[in-house]
Amino acid sequence: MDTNNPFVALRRELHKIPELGFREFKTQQFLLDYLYSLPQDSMEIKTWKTGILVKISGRNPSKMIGYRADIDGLPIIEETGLPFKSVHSEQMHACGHDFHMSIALGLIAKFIEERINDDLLFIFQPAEEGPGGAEPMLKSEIMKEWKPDMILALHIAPEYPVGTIALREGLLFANTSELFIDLKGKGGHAAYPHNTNDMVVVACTLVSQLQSIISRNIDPLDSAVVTIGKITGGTVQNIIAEKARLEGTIRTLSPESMKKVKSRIQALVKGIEVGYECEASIDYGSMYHQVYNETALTKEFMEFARSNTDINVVECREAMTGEDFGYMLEEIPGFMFWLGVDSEYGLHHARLNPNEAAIEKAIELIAAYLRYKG
Ligand SMILES: CC(=O)N[C@@H](CCC[C@H](N)C(=O)O)C(=O)O
Repeated sequence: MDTNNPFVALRRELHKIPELGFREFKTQQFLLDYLYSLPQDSMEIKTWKTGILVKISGRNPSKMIGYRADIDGLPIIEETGLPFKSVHSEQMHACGHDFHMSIALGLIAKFIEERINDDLLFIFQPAEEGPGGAEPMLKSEIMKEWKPDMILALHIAPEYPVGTIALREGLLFANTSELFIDLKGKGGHAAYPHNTNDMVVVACTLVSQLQSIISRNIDPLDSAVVTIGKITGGTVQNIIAEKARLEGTIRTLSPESMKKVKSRIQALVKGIEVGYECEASIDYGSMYHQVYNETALTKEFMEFARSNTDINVVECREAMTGEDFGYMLEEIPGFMFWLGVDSEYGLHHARLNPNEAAIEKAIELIAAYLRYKG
């Protein structure tokens, strides 16, 4: 890889300092340091919590075009062994937000030199992985003043080769809701189970029951997912657990199915309380609106990329991933697309290693489109 490419170098620096949602302090400072090192004549910079908004004034603007990059990392211990691996032992850019940011920096550097007619707004958004930065950022005073007329964003896609993008009109990403279930019963001595209500047994039973929602309550043609990613409970091997906690996420292709899944979870949890004489509480954490690509702009972008660039444009299926960029697309016409980065390991994996050649490809593609649109 061309390590002389300044945006690859910036990506590597950002990769070293992943931070969780709304705690992206070093990331924000790193981005600001770079942004303030650029000529300032056409650029205005504002911060919002740990995020940043950068407006580049056009020569003769009739609209403002937005590009959004998310900036947070994940609580994953990196296992890539890369020389520029995370210096934060328990956090990693395992969802490509380091790519998303460096691509935005590349576009900013380009368009402060080569100004187009329209205004450009670059949004460095915190907390995409949770609890969600897009919705409150959109409601902020800054974004009331600087509200783009159209907006785009990308997400890295390990399964596609470099030089390929994938998208579709309409639904691209699912509706999501986090899921936290706390169980409380009666603990005790491991040798006297009859005197207790074992929350480890209850948690295991509930995890199995939750799987029946997808197989028996949701129309097979209307996909949904319930994933429990974490179970905690108990203290040591010979004490029956008084408490257990399930942490997971729900994904559905329609808002109606989300309601259905939640009502079934509530019923099953109630059944568990009665059946196992314990207390249970459900917290849905943060929820993300589906990512819905506006038809005309998506079509136009796909046609543009096919006719004017060497990018391979794939019309893909919808995915069960979630993205709070969906809130921005609910209010501002635009689209999101997958950017091929060809990694053997997928998103949210400790060995995700996207091909950095995709950074320059993305900068060239988006720059060409912004020149055409603006
Ligand atoms: C693109 C991507 O991987 N996004 C995340 C968004 C997570 C939202 C929330 N924390 C949840 O788990 O529901 C994803 O996991 O799809």
